[in-house]
Amino acid sequence: MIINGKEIALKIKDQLKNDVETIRENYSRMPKLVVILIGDNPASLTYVRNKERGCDYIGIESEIIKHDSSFSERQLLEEIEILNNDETVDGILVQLPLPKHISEEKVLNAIAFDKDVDGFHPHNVANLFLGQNSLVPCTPKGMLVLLEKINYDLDGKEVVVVGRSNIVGKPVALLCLQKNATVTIAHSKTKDLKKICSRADVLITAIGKPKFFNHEYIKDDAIVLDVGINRDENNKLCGDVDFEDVKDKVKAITPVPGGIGPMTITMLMQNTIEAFYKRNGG
Ligand SMILES: Nc1nc2c(c(=O)[nH]1)N[C@@H](CN(C=O)c1ccc(C(=O)N[C@@H](CCC(=O)O)C(=O)O)cc1)CN2
Ligand SMILES: [Mg+2]
Repeated sequence: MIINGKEIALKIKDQLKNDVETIRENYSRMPKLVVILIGDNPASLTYVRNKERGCDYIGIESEIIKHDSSFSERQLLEEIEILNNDETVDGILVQLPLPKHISEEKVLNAIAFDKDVDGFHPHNVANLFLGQNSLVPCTPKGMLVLLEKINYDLDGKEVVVVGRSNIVGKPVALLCLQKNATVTIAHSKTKDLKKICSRADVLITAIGKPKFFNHEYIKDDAIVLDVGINRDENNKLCGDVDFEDVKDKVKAITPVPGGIGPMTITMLMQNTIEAFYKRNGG
């Protein structure tokens, strides 16, 4: 089975549209997301545009703030402070990656945790770690929702996550653990990766290497969630998994494009609505 993330994301967006309609009827203002983009990374520009489109579709107010790459760290921190104090703003997102002269850590720590719709602030990270209610990073959250939509129960399953980033690998591992999976986090220093991956009921790949994982890494009837977004030898988008080589072997797999990616944007919309309700006592 190919997991159609685009279609599932669209269905969820339609539900969120209804939620926003209810907000319109009951509140004096609408949820609002502010996205800050520094520099002109073409991929980031696309993602930010898609976030704006997602907001328009659902009925969330959005503001995209663009600065050229000379914008300083201090200016950015001041801008975030203003947005933190702006009562009409529910979600603040700084698009990553940032230019080298700006500290990602300082910037993410500066965002008010209750407006941190990316779930990257230490307060939200700690809550996720402790299994307490928090704003959860969008890509990991999207993966868990996809598993739910295909009625896959993680209880007692063996999950292998390849990649240990703060925005994907670590949080998705914690979410799977919360669902009673047995979780392994593998990474670039892991020995015998093939052997470890081959025992996974659910393999999550987030290493950014085009078509790295072929059938030798994958158990029959595994579920494969491919987070990689790469270009292949023909400059075509592809994941970390060699899709053609494994698709007949697996129980289910997310394609690239059209798998995890569209869920990331939809979960951002969901987090913005969640932040709105939390901030308005809903
Ligand atoms: N502040 C953040 N920065 C970044 C995040 C994030 O969650 N928060 N994640 C990524 C980029 N990202 C969203 O920001 C993102 C990446 C990819 C997709 C997506 O829909 N991809 C498509 C294919 C890509 C394409 O067409 O070019 C797909 O998989 O179908 C959405 C969002 C890093 N930065
Ligand atoms: Mg993400």
